[in-house]
Amino acid sequence: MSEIIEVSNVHKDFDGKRALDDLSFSIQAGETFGFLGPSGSGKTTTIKLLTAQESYQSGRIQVFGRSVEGLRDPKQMKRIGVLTDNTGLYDRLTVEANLKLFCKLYDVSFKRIDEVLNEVGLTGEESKVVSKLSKGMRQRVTLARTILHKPELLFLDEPTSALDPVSTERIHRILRTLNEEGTTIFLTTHDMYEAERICDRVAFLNKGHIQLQGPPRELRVSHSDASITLLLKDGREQLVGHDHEGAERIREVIASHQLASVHSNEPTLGDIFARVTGKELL
Ligand SMILES: Nc1ncnc2c1ncn2[C@@H]1O[C@H](COP(=O)(O)OP(=O)(O)OP(=O)(O)O)[C@@H](O)[C@H]1O
Repeated sequence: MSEIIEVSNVHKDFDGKRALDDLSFSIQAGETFGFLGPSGSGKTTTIKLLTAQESYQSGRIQVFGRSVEGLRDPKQMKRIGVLTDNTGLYDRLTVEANLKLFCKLYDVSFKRIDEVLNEVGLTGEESKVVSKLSKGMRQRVTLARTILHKPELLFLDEPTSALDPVSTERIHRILRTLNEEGTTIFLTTHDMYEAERICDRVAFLNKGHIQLQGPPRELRVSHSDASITLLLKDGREQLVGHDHEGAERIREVIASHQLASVHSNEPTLGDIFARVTGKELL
């Protein structure tokens, strides 16, 4: 796999105040990479830097194998899609009229509209006025607008923030499909469940600095205390280790028909974040 984003030792200050501190990470083509951090940790600033909307004091950012400033070239810009909390939609226009405007902007055929509405599960909703849509539907229209020109690389700033669970699940399904079809995705979130579900790798951002990064599963295993909780039918709990003694105890409990359930004590990403940074993700 080739590197599509490469960030090395980047520092960013706003009015002398450090927003990003020695940021280094890379993203391979085809990955879904999650940036997790609490409010004010620097997630949006990172997206702005990676999409050439903000400059930085020192370090190096490469996107598509060349300096990030190259994205200011409209041809290169068409290779990316950016979804932020500014939807860019015109409330008083219909879904179709909105998408037609963006087709013109990106020089995309109107034929793409049916296709993209199907991708985001909004077929048949094209004549609805945007202001009358639910929050979840509006976010799917925003996503349709973002992928209209089939970008290779998507930047999503908290794509499911403030959405209900059904809408969140819909967006996750769309993102998984886009990723399976080859789109590389960089997303920010403070929802560790979202990160676990859809990200191949995550980075924990705290006060502008990455404190830990890796695949969610690997992070959970490496931060596990290697214990298992056995819940017994009489309501008692027993803690056993991942060793011969633990295996023997599990065998005994099963043989004596006392076992109600077995629970792995692997921490969640939220637990690990709290342990590493001393902070909650929200
Ligand atoms: N244009 C700006 N001028 C001055 N300071 C800024 C500017 N943009 C961001 N900052 C500061 O940089 C830091 C990081 O902000 P950023 O918006 O990147 O955080 P975030 O993780 O995206 O937060 P949230 O989850 O609330 O959106 C904050 O201290 C913020 O106040």
